[in-house]
Amino acid sequence: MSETKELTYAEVSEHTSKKDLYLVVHDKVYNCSSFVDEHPGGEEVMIDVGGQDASEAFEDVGHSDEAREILNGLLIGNLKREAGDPSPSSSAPNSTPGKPQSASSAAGLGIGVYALVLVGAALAFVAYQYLGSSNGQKSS
Ligand code: HEM
Repeated sequence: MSETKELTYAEVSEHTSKKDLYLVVHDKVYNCSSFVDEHPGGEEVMIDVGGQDASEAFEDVGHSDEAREILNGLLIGNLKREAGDPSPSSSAPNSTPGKPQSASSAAGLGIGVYALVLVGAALAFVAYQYLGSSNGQKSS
């Protein structure tokens, strides 16, 4: 990597035009002026987030690895956060939808026990009915 500049949010926010377009993605500053015309998603969406933190917009689209490589090529420096700057967006790169773990086995056991109790109760009820009716038959 060549030299990495430190830019404040105030400096980045001055570059919002199509010919002079900076974006912040995950605390890194990218000069997108040369790419904005070629952007498959259109220039409008990029200009909309020009001079701002575009991390969330960028991740929400689910950009490919190729898009991330292009992004790397546009890097001009790191963002220097100062008090009062907008907080960094929280969406993580490459986040995979995770499955809830171990909850299903616990739930399975819970339902199993529940079913067992129900079956036991049903058997007891049938037995009670059967005994009741056979007693009745005997006595009459
Ligand atoms: C410098 C930053 C960006 C780069 C290098 C970039 C690059 C790309 C690339 C290469 C694609 C093609 C699909 C893919 O490979 O994922 C794409 C699609 C797209 N991008 Fe970006 N993008 C950037 C920023 C943004 C931003 C900030 C938005 C805002 C919402 C955005 C919205 C989209 C959309 C909606 C598509 C889908 C287009 C379609 O499939 O019709 N991009 N981008």
